[in-house]
Amino acid sequence: MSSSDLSALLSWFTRNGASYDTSSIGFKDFEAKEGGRGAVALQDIPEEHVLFTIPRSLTLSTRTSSLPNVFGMEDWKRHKLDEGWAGLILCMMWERAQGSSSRWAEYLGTVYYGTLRTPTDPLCTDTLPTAFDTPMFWNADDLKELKGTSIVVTEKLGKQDAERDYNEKVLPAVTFRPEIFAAESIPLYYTLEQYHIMGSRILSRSFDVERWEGEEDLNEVANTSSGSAMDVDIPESEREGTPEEEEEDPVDVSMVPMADLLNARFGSENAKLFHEDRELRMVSTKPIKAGEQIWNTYGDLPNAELLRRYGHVDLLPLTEDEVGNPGDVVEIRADLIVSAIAPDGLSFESAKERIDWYLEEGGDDVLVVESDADLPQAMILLIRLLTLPDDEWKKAKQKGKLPKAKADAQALGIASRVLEDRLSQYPTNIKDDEALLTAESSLNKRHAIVVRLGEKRILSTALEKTQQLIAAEKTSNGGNKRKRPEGGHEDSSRKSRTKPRK
Ligand SMILES: C[S@@+](CC[C@H](N)C(=O)[O-])C[C@H]1O[C@@H](n2cnc3c(N)ncnc32)[C@H](O)[C@@H]1O
Repeated sequence: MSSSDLSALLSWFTRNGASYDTSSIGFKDFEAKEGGRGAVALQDIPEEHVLFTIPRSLTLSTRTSSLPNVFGMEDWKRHKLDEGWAGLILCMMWERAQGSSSRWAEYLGTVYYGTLRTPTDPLCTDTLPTAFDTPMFWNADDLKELKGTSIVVTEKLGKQDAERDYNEKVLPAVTFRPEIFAAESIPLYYTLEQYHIMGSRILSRSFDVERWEGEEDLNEVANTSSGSAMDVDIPESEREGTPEEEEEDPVDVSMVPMADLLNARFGSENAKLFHEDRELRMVSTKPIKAGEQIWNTYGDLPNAELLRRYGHVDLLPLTEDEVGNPGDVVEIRADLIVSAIAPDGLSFESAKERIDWYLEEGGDDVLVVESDADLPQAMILLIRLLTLPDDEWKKAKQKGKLPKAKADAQALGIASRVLEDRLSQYPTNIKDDEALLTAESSLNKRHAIVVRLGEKRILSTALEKTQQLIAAEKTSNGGNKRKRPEGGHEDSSRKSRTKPRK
């Protein structure tokens, strides 16, 4: 995709009530590591300058597309198209199939200077991508490289869920109404491949768009999707509502032409999308110098999330000789904690009962170690809960009180095993990865190495810090007076475990 292909889109944009400050914002091809095509400041831009505005009618969502009404709201809901992204994906496929009569023809790449295109036309890449670097599209060999990363460990790829939605919601809806979805158009516009393409466009480019005050509810579709792709500012005052209003999700996952041309980089945001009554406005949040890129970040996400949603990673200097993403985190599943305690005599039944209660009390089944590599309080709490003697556990449950997250020697010892176990989920160690990174030329594999290296560095630092805490704990308890024989104490059952990888 090149910035020179944007003229058709820009002329469609202004013809349809949108506007942009042609003296301040332009588009150019930056280096691939800076996001490729993106927006550039054509002159010095002051803070709070409106770069462009988009009428709400030009955003593409289940509330602006007429498909839900044409289909009939009752049937729409019966096919569960009001849940998740399936409805919006179907709207995008249908709008694409409408050819030049769709309001978004130029945006969806259907029409290029009056010429109609089919979805397989290689030219239809001037605005929205048809190919992605996200793991959703990787082959099995590349996917193996992600083993151990938060993407795989917490099963976030979502390919099977997407295929299930396609087979259980979209295909039945399409075949149910042949007068809307002509049989001959199905192999062209409504295939699983097109479904994945549209889904990935939403994942990497959509915004959560706040519903307008007093706006007519076009299709009455409550969009329950979560995980906005891009950064949008919803003023505090607009978030308030009566408890009944709050029950309904107040945002629509929406495609926002032009706004989705801005790239993102950790800590670099200088523009943000603001809501006005009838339009969205992209406004500078800092002074931007002529020639600088205009960034709209996605919430400074860790590399695992950037790769999963957008197909890229952020690499910034972390120390003198390390680059990485300062927003990286590591996710640890609660069941890893259960298995780390099991050798100390925790029964499956007892663990299950305690975990069920912990989840009922609002505990999370995934624990997050942040980039500061401190042990998460939730991990200590869970360890303490799982190691409570039976009588204390019964009392805690009766009182409805979770134990305090006190990092005592036992909790620290178990936490240290959990970190070792988590590190052993990756097939390579830090040194391997550092060497592989300099030799690897495939983009997917490089991205996978960057993700797992960032996570392993956090885990390794967390392990070091935990071991220092254990040593300090021993000193303060006089535990250092007698040297413990090697393999003694609670680690005896773990002698054969993988050594921490550095
Ligand atoms: C919202 S779009 C931005 C516009 C996009 N560059 C284009 O040409 O249409 C998001 C996509 O841009 C690319 N991108 C954005 N920021 C990036 C960055 N810092 N490094 C590499 N690629 C980036 C990724 O492919 C991502 O999925």
